[in-house]
Amino acid sequence: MAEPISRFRIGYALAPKKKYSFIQPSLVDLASQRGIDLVPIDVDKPLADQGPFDCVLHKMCGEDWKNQLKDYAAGNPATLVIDSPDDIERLHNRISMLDVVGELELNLETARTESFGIPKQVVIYDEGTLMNPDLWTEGLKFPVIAKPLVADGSAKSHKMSLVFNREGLSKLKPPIVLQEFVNHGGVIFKVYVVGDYVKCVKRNSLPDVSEEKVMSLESSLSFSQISNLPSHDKHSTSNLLEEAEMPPSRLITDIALGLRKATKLHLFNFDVIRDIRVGNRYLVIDINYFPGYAKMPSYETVLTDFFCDMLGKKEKD
Ligand SMILES: O=P(O)(O)O[C@@H]1[C@@H](OP(=O)(O)O)[C@H](OP(=O)(O)O)[C@H](O)[C@H](OP(=O)(O)O)[C@H]1OP(=O)(O)O
Ligand SMILES: Nc1ncnc2c1ncn2[C@@H]1O[C@H](COP(=O)(O)OP(=O)(O)O)[C@@H](O)[C@H]1O
Ligand SMILES: [Mg+2]
Ligand SMILES: [Mg+2]
Repeated sequence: MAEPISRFRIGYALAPKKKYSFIQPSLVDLASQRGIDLVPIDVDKPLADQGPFDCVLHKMCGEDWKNQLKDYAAGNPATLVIDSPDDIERLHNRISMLDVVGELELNLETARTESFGIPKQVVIYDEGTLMNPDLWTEGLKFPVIAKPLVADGSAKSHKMSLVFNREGLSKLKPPIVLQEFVNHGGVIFKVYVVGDYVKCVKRNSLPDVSEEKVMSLESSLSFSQISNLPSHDKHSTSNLLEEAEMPPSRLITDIALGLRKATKLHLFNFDVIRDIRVGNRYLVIDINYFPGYAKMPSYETVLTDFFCDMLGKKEKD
């Protein structure tokens, strides 16, 4: 095949685990065939000394990286940075992350048959408040999920607890978000967004919690990254997964494109559950920047199309 006339360089700054999962030879090869070289950025060296890049992809934390990227963008206005660190930061706090869902509006057709929102939740900053539920329980009933307020990608930020009663609160370490646990049939829907491309897949989740369980002696249960565990570790919920009906694609696309616009982000996914008490009510529970795209079907094609699209638009501008 003839070489494309001009080649583009996309620099990527990713943690080693992310680099390993995302930068697969299949992605590098496909991008290369379409005139794009994926070039690693060495985060231990000044960004200003690297490049030139037509585009920068990144999932790195910290003020130093943020400042380097800002300086680089100022010095290289033709370089496209996907996405802005300030916009990404909104997803690093489990309250501001979901606030954005409240800003969305459904189109009339979808709103007639389904509704969406977020579970009831409250943020607790200190142990005094936590141990005095009269201050915060208004409208929030057990069981609740306790999530670290910060969602910065650390192992700690994924450590959750399912709390069945007041006694279970004592083990929690604020700052946390207490969120109503909503029975949802043991299945979550993960919606991957890549620019204007939207793909929804099913994943295993926590099983429903019965009234008896809430009354039982156990006060809490800890867990972490449940949707990434193999099925046999989750009380054999695999049948639930196969049988679960997908949410209406129109609704999912509406929410995805609404979030795209409201967050200004191009690369993210969000987790959705279906409230079994209502049936046609969907709740967004988590939004993640630059998720594990390699788990998405045909991720190489989807991402390469996205790169070409972004670089094409940039050239035009
Ligand atoms: O590692 P993976 O492929 O499971 O991807 C993780 C995501 O899994 P998912 O694609 O939603 O199944 C994961 O999504 P969840 O939080 O598990 O819903 C996060 O996006 C995670 O990033 P971080 O630790 O929050 O910075 C992602 O981790 P990193 O790859 O960014 O470390
Ligand atoms: N409000 C909720 N009701 C029921 N299950 C939930 C709720 N929030 C989270 N979960 C379950 O806990 C898992 C982890 O919560 P999530 O907010 O997605 O954190 P993480 O950022 O670690 O993925 C979800 O994938 C889902 O299985
Ligand atoms: Mg999640
Ligand atoms: Mg998350």
